[in-house]
This record gives sequence, structure tokens and C-alpha cells, in this order.
Amino acid sequence: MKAAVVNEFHQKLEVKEVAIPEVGHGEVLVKIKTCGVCHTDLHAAHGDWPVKPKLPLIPGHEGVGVVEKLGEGVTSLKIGDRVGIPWLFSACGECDYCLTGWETLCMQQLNGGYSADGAYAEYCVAPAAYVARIPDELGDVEAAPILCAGVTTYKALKVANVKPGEWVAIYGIGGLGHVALQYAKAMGYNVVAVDIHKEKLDLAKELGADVTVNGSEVDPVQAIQEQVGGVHGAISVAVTKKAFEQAYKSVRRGGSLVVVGLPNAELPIPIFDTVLNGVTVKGSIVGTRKDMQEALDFAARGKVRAIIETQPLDQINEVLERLEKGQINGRVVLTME
Ligand SMILES: NC(=O)c1ccc[n+]([C@@H]2O[C@H](COP(=O)([O-])OP(=O)(O)OC[C@H]3O[C@@H](n4cnc5c(N)ncnc54)[C@H](O)[C@@H]3O)[C@@H](O)[C@H]2O)c1
Ligand SMILES: CCCCCCO
Ligand SMILES: [Zn+2]
Ligand SMILES: [Zn+2]
Repeated sequence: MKAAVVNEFHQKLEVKEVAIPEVGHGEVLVKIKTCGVCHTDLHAAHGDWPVKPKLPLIPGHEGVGVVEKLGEGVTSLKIGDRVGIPWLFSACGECDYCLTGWETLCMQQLNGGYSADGAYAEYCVAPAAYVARIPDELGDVEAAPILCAGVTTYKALKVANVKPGEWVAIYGIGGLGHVALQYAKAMGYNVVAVDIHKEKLDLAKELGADVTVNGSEVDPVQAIQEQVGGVHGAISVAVTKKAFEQAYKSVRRGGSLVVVGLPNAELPIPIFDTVLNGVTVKGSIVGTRKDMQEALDFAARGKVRAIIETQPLDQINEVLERLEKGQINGRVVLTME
């Protein structure tokens, strides 16, 4: 099968023929049709983070495809079912986290396109229990970004504890941010969209942002304080440290900052102000299988629709270069021609 492979960090991915993986007990062989390109894939290809991916690596955790083969013991899926390859590739199912609705924190988890080969390929093998079930209403291209950008930002909004009619600031209107904006509107929040590229803010306006702020022209903290008196929740899905510092300062008393984006940086927070203002800062990582069902349902009902550019798998290196330069509006979805 054709696959895009990370052989070494900071080297171009190699698109080449590799063996179709064998299906083990409890696994399914999925013929991949599409796969979204997440900024995490770029972090993986660069070895950006303290926890390194496996090498060689087939990235991709927004994969959509069709079950072609069932491993021994699989009864929950059948040949022909449409499924998604997610970040939460597998978990132990038995630890305190798995047993209390926090499988995303399982210490035994494997991650698609990071610690297990993912969907930048014509085929992928994955545990049947953890692949997403794709609603009939969603096509292969439009479903892909929901598998990470969608579920992650939907979950971040859930844990932000904001009430309908209150204000949410979304820092970073990229692959995650432009979908986050739509979930936020669908959930009844007023939205401030912050980015440093004008075309991303133009997109934010088209998608229903109530206020847009260009962080390369004005101080977003001052703009947000002046225009809405601070936000009840800030979700940072940007890729530079400055956005996180600004997002923290944008939160009003009693509000929350949800940290989602992953620049390799520290976020020093002022102890006194955090206590005095009763601000909550929390990290949020993807979503559980239940969150995934809910996030896909929003899209299936037409309440959220990623802005998508399709590219063939062979173009992956050009796509990653553009992603690194902030030159992608919405989400690129790879097609496995
Ligand atoms: N926590 C999780 O579960 C999770 C899940 C998916 C992605 N991520 C991480 O989220 C980040 C974003 O992913 P993506 O695919 O949306 O990336 P992306 O490149 O599509 O979008 C990043 C956006 O941040 C904007 N940005 C950069 N600097 C900014 C600043 N100072 N102020 C405001 N905006 C700024 C860019 O213009 C761009 O629009 C990545 O680090 C990725 O690894 C985390
Ligand atoms: C800690 C890494 C989280 C990445 C989720 C998928 O983009
Ligand atoms: Zn991702
Ligand atoms: Zn577990």
C-alpha cells in the first residue's frame, strides 16, 4: 500500500509502498479514503514535543475509511462499515481514568499517527473498540476534520463551563479554531475570534464570530476587555506562546482558560491574580468516544462544517510546509487516490 512515512525528524515525509498491516485479535483493517492534516502531524514530523513519536511513523489521526477485514473476536463492526481513525487509538479500559469517563487520560493509551501508525496511507489497522463510527449523513471528506479538530474543540468548550449567552474567546482560527467557533455558536455562546492573519479573521466573520481581533494589529487583551469586559471562557488553539499569555489575560473573574494548542513552551501564570480573580486554567486533550459521537452528531445535523481543501497524499510535504507558515485556511484533507 501507498503511505507517507516520517523516517527522521525535520525531514520530508517519504511517500512509498509499504506492506499492508496484518489484522490482529480485536482489530479491523480499514481502507482509508481521506485523512485530515492536523498541526499535531507537523509536531510529530518535527519531534517537537517531550514525548516523541515512534519512528518510522505513518502520521494521521483524522482518517476516514471502510472496514475491509475483521480480526478474530470482532463482533461490533461488519465489512463495509464506515469508521474513523482517531488520536485515541486505544486505551486499557480498566484503569480509574477509563472507568470514570476520562479514557483520554489513560496511561496505557496508544495514539493514532503518533505511537501507532495512522491514516496517511491506503490502509490502517486499528482496534475495533476505539474507531469512530461515521454517520451516514457525513461524506468521507467532511467527516475527517471532526475526528480531531471537531472532537477536541467540542470537548474544550464542554470543560470550559461557559453558559449560553456568555462570551468565549478562541485564539487561533486554524484547523481547530474555525471549527471551535462553529461549535461555540451552536452551543449558544457569543464568540470573539482572535488570530494574527487577516484571512483567518475574514473566515471567522463568515462563520459567525461576533467580534474579531487581529493580534498582529492590536492588543487582543485590551480589545476584549474594552469590547466585552473580558470573556467567561478562553480556548487557546494557537501555536505560539504569546496567544496563551493573551488568552489567560482575556478571562474575566471566575472564568476559565482551556489550553489545547501545543507550542513547545511554558505558560507562567501570576499566582496572586489567579487566586484573586478565581481563574481556572485547565488542559484538554481530544475527547472520549462519547464526545466523538456527540461532535460527529453536531456535524451530521449540519451545525458544524469544516472549511476543507482536498489534496492527494503525494502532496503531503507541500501541505505541511504551508501549514507551518500559517497559509492554510480551514483544514486540508488528504485523499488516497
Ligand atoms: N490538545 C489536543 O487534544 C489537541 C488536538 C489537536 C490539535 N492540538 C494542537 O492544537 C494546535 C493547533 O492545531 P491546528 O491543526 O488548528 O493548527 P493550525 O496551524 O491549523 O492553526 C493554528 C492557528 O494559530 C494561529 N496563531 C498563531 N499564532 C497566533 C497568535 N499569536 N495569536 C492568535 N492566533 C495565532 C495561526 O494563524 C493559525 O490560524 C497545534 O499545536 C496542535 O498540536 C491539540
Ligand atoms: C498531547 C498531544 C495531543 C494531540 C492530539 C491530536 O492532535
Ligand atoms: Zn489532531
Ligand atoms: Zn485506562
